[in-house]
Amino acid sequence: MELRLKNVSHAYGGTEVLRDITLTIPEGKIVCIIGPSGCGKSTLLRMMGGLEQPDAGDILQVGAPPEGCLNPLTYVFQDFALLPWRSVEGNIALALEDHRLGRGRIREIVADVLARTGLADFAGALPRQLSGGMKQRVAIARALAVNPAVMLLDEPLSALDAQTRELLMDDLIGLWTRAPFTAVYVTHNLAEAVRLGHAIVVLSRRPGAIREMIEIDAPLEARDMSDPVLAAKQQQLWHLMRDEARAADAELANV
Ligand SMILES: Nc1ncnc2c1ncn2[C@@H]1O[C@H](COP(=O)(O)OP(=O)(O)OP(=O)(O)O)[C@@H](O)[C@H]1O
Repeated sequence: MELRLKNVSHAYGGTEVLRDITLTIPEGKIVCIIGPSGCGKSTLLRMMGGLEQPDAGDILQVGAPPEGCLNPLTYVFQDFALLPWRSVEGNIALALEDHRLGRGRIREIVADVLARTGLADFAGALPRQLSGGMKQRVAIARALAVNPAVMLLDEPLSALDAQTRELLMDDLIGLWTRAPFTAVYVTHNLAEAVRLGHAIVVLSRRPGAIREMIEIDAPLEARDMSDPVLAAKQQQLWHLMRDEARAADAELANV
């Protein structure tokens, strides 16, 4: 299934937040969205997930969701959003409990995503016993458990330290390489965008409009940050972002 956004615009009260966004999220690809603070990235993601309706334009789900999909659009948030009183497997099972699956099937799915995310030894642990990186692995496992058509990730690595971010990026690349999923990945971090994105959408400062869309052909698993081509893409993104970020910074400072 792919997502197609056609001329999406939105305002909160008198504040125009998104302007005329036309964009396709192709099946089996990761599309990163970057842009200055407050330009509407999270708003756009909420609209793609159907949590909010845009004032104007359409968001279409085209094609069938993957076989066994229990929830076509699933989020992964920066703050993990785990229930503290439920174990790792309990948190993952929660996403499955509304779907009339037998207990055996739930156990099977949970075991599968625990294995895929390297969490099998932590099934009985509580969130407070886990590092930030492990908590986010649980949130990713929970998202994968429903076999979504499109995974919507809102700055999923922002709360983590630099080394853990690297490890989680490796994990995401490994997961995608073994079983390609479709994702929209909002980030402030240009290195993450260049590492994970098949396409990178650069939004202008608010109201967020598409300033540029950059495609990166190198296969995810072959991307090495010392690669001059990737470094050049990152530099190109920074040039696009710099003026917008400066202006956005000045606007926020004046509020
Ligand atoms: N529910 C809401 N009601 C009113 N204004 C909102 C609402 N949600 C977001 N906004 C405003 O819309 C603008 C865009 O917010 P959004 O969170 O989408 O931006 P963002 O690009 O994700 O920001 P950041 O990079 O700082 O996370 C901001 O000015 C924000 O204050």
